[in-house]
Amino acid sequence: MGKSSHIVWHDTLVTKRDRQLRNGHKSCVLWFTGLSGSGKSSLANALDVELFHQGIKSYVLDGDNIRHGLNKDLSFKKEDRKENIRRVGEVAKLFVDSGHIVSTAFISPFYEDRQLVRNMFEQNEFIEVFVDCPLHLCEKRDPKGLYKKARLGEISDFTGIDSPYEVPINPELVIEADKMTIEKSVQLVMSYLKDSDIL
Ligand SMILES: Nc1ncnc2c1ncn2[C@@H]1O[C@H](COP(=O)(O)OS(=O)(=O)O)[C@@H](OP(=O)(O)O)[C@H]1O
Ligand SMILES: Nc1ncnc2c1ncn2[C@@H]1O[C@H](COP(=O)(O)OP(=O)(O)O)[C@@H](O)[C@H]1O
Repeated sequence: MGKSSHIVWHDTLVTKRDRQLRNGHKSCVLWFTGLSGSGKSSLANALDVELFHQGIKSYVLDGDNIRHGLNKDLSFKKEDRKENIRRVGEVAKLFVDSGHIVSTAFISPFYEDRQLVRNMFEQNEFIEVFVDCPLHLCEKRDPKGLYKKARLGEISDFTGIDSPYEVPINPELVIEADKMTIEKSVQLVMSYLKDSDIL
């Protein structure tokens, strides 16, 4: 018998739909994925500011921050990245249930892990946003000096250096982060949210 075989699911009395109706917008997860330094956090946070100013319920879950708390027991080995993404998926699902537009900024380099999260959500609730920025530019930006350390062999399993990044196959949105300003990228995501009737 599984560990959860004696645990019974409780439906909430206030439903996700009730919350969405009161908020005047739907809820969803914007799943930003891309190399370290590609611009995930900057874009997720700039979008959060825009949504906040428009009175929309939004929140950001950021890789660096979550790894300080909830996921501080996890490394960057493949299996730990999988668990990192699974947990973040579950947390994002709670935010979507609570009526929020939640933006997640995790490298989430493995296709299979992203699919696992996609499958936790209803159709149209999971919006994969590929923040596409070439490795050489991410490495040039290197805001935390981590690429330099990875090249020197001081950090192992670093994405793009000695750990793979699997490019999304059919993402809902691609942001060409080497060609576009953050402001323009925010506009693109906002247009997507309006066109898909989330806002
Ligand atoms: N080995 C290795 N590989 C990649 N990244 C590393 C590594 N070690 C530390 N860091 C820093 O951790 C941030 C990525 O954490 P994530 O939780 O987003 O990674 S993952 O989704 O589990 O792959 C990443 O932050 P971002 O630059 O915001 O992506 C790095 O600052
Ligand atoms: N569209 C962009 N154009 C130019 N620079 C950017 C853009 N997006 C992010 N940056 C810069 O790139 C660096 C990495 O951005 P960050 O959001 O921290 O990436 P990530 O969260 O993917 O690691 C930061 O110094 C940021 O100011």
